[in-house]
Amino acid sequence: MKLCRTLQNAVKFRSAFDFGEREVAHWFPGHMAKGLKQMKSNLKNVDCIIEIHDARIPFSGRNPLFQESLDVRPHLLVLNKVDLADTSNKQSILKRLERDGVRNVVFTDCLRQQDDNVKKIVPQVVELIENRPRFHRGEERNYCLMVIGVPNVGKSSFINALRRTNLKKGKASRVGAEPGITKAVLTKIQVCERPVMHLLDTPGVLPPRIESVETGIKLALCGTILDHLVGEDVIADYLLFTLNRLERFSYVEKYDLGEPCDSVEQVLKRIAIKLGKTQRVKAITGIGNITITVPNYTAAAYDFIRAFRKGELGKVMLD
Ligand SMILES: Nc1nc2c(ncn2[C@@H]2O[C@H](COP(=O)(O)OP(=O)(O)OP(=O)(O)O)[C@@H](O)[C@H]2O)c(=O)[nH]1
Repeated sequence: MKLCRTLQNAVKFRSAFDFGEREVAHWFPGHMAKGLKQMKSNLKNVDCIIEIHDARIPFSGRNPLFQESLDVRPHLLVLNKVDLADTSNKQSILKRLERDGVRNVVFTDCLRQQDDNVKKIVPQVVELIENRPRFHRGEERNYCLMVIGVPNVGKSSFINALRRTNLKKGKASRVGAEPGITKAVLTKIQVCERPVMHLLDTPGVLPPRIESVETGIKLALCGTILDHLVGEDVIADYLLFTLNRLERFSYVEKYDLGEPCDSVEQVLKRIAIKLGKTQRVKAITGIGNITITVPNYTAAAYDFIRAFRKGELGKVMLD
């Protein structure tokens, strides 16, 4: 990495990303409005809202429509996938969230067998509920929580982690690598025996309007929007731009690039060659037809993005 740092001085990186004329409107599937409606109609039975979001984007892409429900119930923000996030600036993240009115925040890694922060969730939630009036649920001794969040942030994994930790039970919620796995109506799942605590699992709901194209691409990079809706090429390019901006140069070594590079075409070409993701195509030339081997850029982009999502390109903070 030292070598990369020295070489990096010689490479001129882009100072800003060109988003072009991109439109985010069509990145958001229609079934999401229905999900939100269902959630609202179930709110009266809920004592606390647990909002899960990706720790790599603590400020971007949270659904402002959730705010409405958050006002009337205690709220805990779970920043999940902390194993993929650079949280060296945790204090400033917490301060900024507090300025935005978010006071209760927990960082989790729900894939870890034993995550200390997951263990603290039940006591923390009980305290939050006990410190607020429960209105019409004053007599109710059981607790009911609603888990909300944009797609693919780990809502189902969170529920499974709570069950594993508190009930020593296995999976109740389906987990998927693609956004939009939880599409069914709200499911009530027990996560604790003492006190009796249930969770309502909800489908991931994206904001109806996104503040900027950049936020949309960050959400896509985190796997929240289906890749093909945004385009693997632009996600890969934004990823490269981000890795260079953050000086995360492990991609150089991983793909034998020799030095950091700001051209996504060059990087993808290298990845395609290294991983054998090439295609043979016929070309018509002045001297007859020949077959040439060309890089499969889309397959290479997909690999680059997947490596990032698995944490193979280092921990990052996208906000
Ligand atoms: N690295 C890492 N991956 C996680 C973590 N939690 C969940 N995942 C992965 O993220 C992906 C999505 O997880 P889910 O639990 O299905 O997410 P969801 O929010 O229920 O998804 P939807 O049903 O689409 O709304 C899966 O591939 C999980 O394995 C985590 O803490 N760390």
